[in-house]
Amino acid sequence: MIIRLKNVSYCWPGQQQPTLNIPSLEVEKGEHLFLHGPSGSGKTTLLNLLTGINTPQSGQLEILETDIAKLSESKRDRFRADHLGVIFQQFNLLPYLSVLDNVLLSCDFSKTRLEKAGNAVETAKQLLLDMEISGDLLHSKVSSLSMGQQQRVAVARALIGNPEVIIADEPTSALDTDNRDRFLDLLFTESDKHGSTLIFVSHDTQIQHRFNRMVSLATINNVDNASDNNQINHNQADAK
Ligand SMILES: Nc1ncnc2c1ncn2[C@@H]1O[C@H](COP(=O)(O)OP(=O)(O)OP(=O)(O)O)[C@@H](O)[C@H]1O
Repeated sequence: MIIRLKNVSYCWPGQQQPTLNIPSLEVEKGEHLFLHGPSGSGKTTLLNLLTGINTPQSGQLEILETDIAKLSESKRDRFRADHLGVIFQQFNLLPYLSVLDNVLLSCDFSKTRLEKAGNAVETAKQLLLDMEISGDLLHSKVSSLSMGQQQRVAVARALIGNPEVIIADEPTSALDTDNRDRFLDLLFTESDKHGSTLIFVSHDTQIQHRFNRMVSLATINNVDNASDNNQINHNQADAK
């Protein structure tokens, strides 16, 4: 099992109720998991726990058999750089760097990924080519690229050095249907090539059939998000 959560609870500072209370979630090696749920249900919060940006107040969260909450902050940063490829909602590319340098950043932060990438510059170029970013764009500032192109650069950066887990937060939200489908083809091909596990958060239920498994956060998360609705129903019942 690549990812294992047991009784994981997370409460944002200042909140009365936990945002997440997940009795169990397990993800196998090589799985492509589609994670969905209404806005505000805690998808990004869960990704923050998986990437070690935040740590749960209780429960166990293991990635690659490592309980990342037990690592010091610097070890957690290292673990993330070595083993996780993250595609953020806003890509988090460095606008003043070139396309190529943005992809190489993952190897600058991790010796493990630098070694796995082999000749990192050639690997980055090949990945960008696979992502249909043409050679003449390699040295352009990344901010001069279109949204769709930047999204694909962010994927190349996440994939270089074959991290075991790829985590993507709404990566297709800015793409039209054709670009979205092509983007998914490339992402699946590249992650399958290296047996990477993919956790993909999206609202777009039109693409869920392309994944091995679909998980609704509302179903696995044991918090009472519906309390406001219950209150309304209750009040309506009282009024009758
Ligand atoms: N930085 C924060 N500080 C305090 N509370 C937060 C913070 N980020 C999120 N929350 C709380 O966690 C809840 C879940 O937010 P989250 O962003 O995880 O939901 P989501 O399912 O990813 O939503 P969306 O689909 O709109 O991106 C929010 O309703 C909010 O109450």
